[in-house]
Amino acid sequence: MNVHTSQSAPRSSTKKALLLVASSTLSPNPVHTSYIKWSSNRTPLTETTSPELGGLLVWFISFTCSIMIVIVDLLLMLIDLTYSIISAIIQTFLRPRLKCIDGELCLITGAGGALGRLFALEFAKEGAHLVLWDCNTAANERTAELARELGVKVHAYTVDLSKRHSIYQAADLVRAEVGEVSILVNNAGVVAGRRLLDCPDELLERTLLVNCHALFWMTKAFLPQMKAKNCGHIVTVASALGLFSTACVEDYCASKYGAVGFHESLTHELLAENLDGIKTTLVCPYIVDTGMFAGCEIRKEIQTLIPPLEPLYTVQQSMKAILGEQQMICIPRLMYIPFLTRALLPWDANVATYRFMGGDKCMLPFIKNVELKTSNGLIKSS
Ligand SMILES: NC(=O)C1=CN([C@@H]2O[C@H](COP(=O)(O)OP(=O)(O)OC[C@H]3O[C@@H](n4cnc5c(N)ncnc54)[C@H](OP(=O)(O)O)[C@@H]3O)[C@@H](O)[C@H]2O)C=CC1
Ligand SMILES: CC1=C(/C=C/C(C)=C/C=C/C(C)=C/C=O)C(C)(C)CCC1
Repeated sequence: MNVHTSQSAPRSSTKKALLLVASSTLSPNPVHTSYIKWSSNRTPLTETTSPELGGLLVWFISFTCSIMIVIVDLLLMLIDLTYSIISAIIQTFLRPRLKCIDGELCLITGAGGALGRLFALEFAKEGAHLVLWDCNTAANERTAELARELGVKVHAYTVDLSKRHSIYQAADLVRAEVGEVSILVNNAGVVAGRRLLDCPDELLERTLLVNCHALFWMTKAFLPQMKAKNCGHIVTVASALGLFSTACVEDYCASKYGAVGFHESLTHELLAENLDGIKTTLVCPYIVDTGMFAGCEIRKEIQTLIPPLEPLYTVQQSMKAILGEQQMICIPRLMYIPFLTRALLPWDANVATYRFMGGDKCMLPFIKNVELKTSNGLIKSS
């Protein structure tokens, strides 16, 4: 990202300079009056040549200039593009330089959950002070206790991320009681775990509110302070199911595709505003063994090749990406393949690979699991 920004600055200034020359001296566009000024100090073209010929000459020079600008811009873009690809390849094999976050204030949502707790402990190990948000007070407090044992300051808040006012209220409280958040980890997530037609509307809505809408409110609450200092980091924990989809998790896929789109648009906005001190990282893991998708499985033989991820491994890989200021990470890297084939192959070809790998019905045992737990009263029906 850094590389891109530093490369694009000279490119745009070259373009601006060339454009200025072209428009101020040569442009036949009546809006650009500078050509008239230029010609009034010299012998006007129209005095020595016929008006038609003069106009044609001006048009020709202006056209040639525009073409030259496009060619120069294209070459500069190709240099940018090649540089980005080469540096991405090099970074894949080399250990990236990790930033120091000692003493920074990091807010983690869903901190009472499996990945949220591990994120909290990893950030604490790096010396970051923590603000932990979760709707599950007991689980959140437990994470806070564990993190305090690592010697950092921890503040735990009970927040319902499905409610906008709950987010804004808690954000005001954090600013007043703790200070300015410089790292935001949007980790909390839910899934309905029911077939669309069997699922209460509120449960479907909740997935969108927690996994997607909350990202708007969290960013609106904490980005202004980051912008004021041009410094900060926003992490979006999305999912591989935000890059490609499967059956029977419509709510989850819609929310995670939304999260991916949100992250990308926000990243473009920060770059467009030259706020390159604010970093963003998108985390897209495959199934993680946390219980959230208990039962979800693909074809046995393929499952041995791509087993569910260990929660600690998932968080450690994510931390490397965050501290290395990487813009996106798929865990494992193999997940880039279905992401690419989704876009490149015809729909039916994707369906065939899904069927072969058991990706088409992988959620059915998970949904059965949720049904069983619901009927046994282990989880609430809505
Ligand atoms: N597990 C997996 O296979 C994968 C998970 N992910 C993503 O990783 C993230 C973490 O997942 P994981 O740790 O497995 O999930 P968990 O269910 O273990 O943790 C999620 C946490 O978020 C809390 N939470 C749920 N709803 C709200 C709410 N409205 N307000 C505040 N907190 C809430 C949960 O509380 P409570 O326990 O009370 O519900 C829980 O503590 C999620 O975004 C998930 O989508 C991505 C890829 C794979
Ligand atoms: C669809 C599909 C696959 C299975 C993906 C699965 C099972 C993803 C589960 C992700 C989860 C649970 C994410 C949670 O956030 C394969 C076999 C990789 C490749 C073929 C297409």
